[in-house]
Amino acid sequence: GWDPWRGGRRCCLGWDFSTQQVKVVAVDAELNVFYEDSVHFDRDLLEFGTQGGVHVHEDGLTVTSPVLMWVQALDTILERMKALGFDFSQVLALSGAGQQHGSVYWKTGASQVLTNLSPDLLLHKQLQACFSIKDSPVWMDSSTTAQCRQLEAAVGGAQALSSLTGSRAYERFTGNQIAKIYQQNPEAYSHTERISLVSSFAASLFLGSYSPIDYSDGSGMNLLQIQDKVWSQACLSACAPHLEEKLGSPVPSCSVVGAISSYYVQRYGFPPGCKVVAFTGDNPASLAGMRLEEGDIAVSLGTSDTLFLWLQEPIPALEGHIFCNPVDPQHYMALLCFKNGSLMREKIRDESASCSWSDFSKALRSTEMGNSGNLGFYFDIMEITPEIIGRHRFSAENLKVSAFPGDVEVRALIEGQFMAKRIHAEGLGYRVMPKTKILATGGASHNKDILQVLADVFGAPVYVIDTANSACVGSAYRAFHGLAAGTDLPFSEVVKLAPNPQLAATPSSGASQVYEALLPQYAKLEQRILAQTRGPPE
Ligand SMILES: O=C(CO)[C@@H](O)[C@H](O)CF
Repeated sequence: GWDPWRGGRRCCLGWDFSTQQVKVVAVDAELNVFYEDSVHFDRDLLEFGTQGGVHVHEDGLTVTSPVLMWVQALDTILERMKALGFDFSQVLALSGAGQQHGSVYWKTGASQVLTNLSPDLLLHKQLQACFSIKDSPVWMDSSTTAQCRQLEAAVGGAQALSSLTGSRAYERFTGNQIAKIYQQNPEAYSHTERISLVSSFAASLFLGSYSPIDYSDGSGMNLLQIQDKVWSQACLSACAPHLEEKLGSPVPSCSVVGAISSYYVQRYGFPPGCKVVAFTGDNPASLAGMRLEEGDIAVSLGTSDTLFLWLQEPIPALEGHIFCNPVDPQHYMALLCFKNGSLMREKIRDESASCSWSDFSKALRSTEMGNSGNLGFYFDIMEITPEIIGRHRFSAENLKVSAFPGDVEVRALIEGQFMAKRIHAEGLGYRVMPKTKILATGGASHNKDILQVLADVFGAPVYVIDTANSACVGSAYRAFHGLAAGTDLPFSEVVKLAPNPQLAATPSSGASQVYEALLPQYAKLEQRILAQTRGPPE
């Protein structure tokens, strides 16, 4: 018989059903990634005609992806792995991630097909008629503003909805997408027996039955009460009728939702005991892949800058998103997005550092922490955290100035971007702790002088981490954690053998004194700009 602890390279698989591709990694018991593969929708599944994995509709607001493209991508990867001789018999467990907020609509009767898959046929050949909505709404959609206002009104306003579900209403959040489908396509809605997220849809394919939605990805729907971990009846009924029965009950993210479907045992040679651990959102899975712990913060420095926070006591607000934590059921995580990220850094590099990153770095090295009290706000596109546009500079005496010398401008930009991150993170309940690590990733994380400012502003060491596969790797880690289900082994223990991130910068001496004084100053000026640009409170 199959002995899970003898024989070849026993492993766990981590899947990521993301916007542009389906990706898989195989991780062995020493937590080394020894196999990875991906199928790109635009390149490998041309017949669907997607761009960036999606279809942007004529209205410029509606954005969808064909659900059967996701199914066919899975077929393609599994067939390729089989052809390469991947030894599926060594897979002890698998888990995965999906782009957040997207939704899949299973047509009445689909469960019979899902539970009776023939191992002689590809999945997409058998699931052709299983979806009442062929084009799934995805996170890039912004066509549900009306539904967002209706939902907020139904529960007592934006802050009330945020306190309940962790976020104010956002167009991409699934409850608003379901409301739009119920309102505009009631026929399809009435022929829908189950609604999945992309994550639980992918898990359902492996399970051969409907997988429940996990607490963490479920927190991205404007439907789940994140404290009690139950659906909010007020939100459900505000979106569509009979919704709870179509969603099923949510489960803890570390749950083993069942054993792999016999389809995979017979067609690919997976062991019958292979466990399926609940799939979750790509960002929660990335937090797991980065092995974020209490007090840590992950900063993804890209086109827009994204903060991943670990929160014990969240303070839901009108900005950012609070989700149930994917690896610790008692805690939470938060996402905070700053749209003026690398585009702003490149603009100031071009204007004030002769288009050169080395001059940019020189400017940072030639100016002091605190920039002699000069503070700047640089938002060439409308910022969302907070909602400010334009450039605003202030001297040490709090007087508005129209320009800074080149090197002062460079430091004002970087200090301002990182002080804003700390202030808004603390607004959501984040606190720097003695054991805090900052994990930096993305383009700007290759610049040590930029990371030095990050370390100084937060008063914590900065490590660099490669997050290219973090959602997949995090999913494989969560699969290992699922194998230890029932042992109460914490996730951090299960993954302690994983490779460590590399230390890149530690706080300069005197940093905390400088920024403890400057942070409140920066916060006050931000409020002053908001008051001016937003106009007097109504
Ligand atoms: O909308 C988002 C998070 O709220 C995106 O990061 C998607 O999860 C990307 F797939």
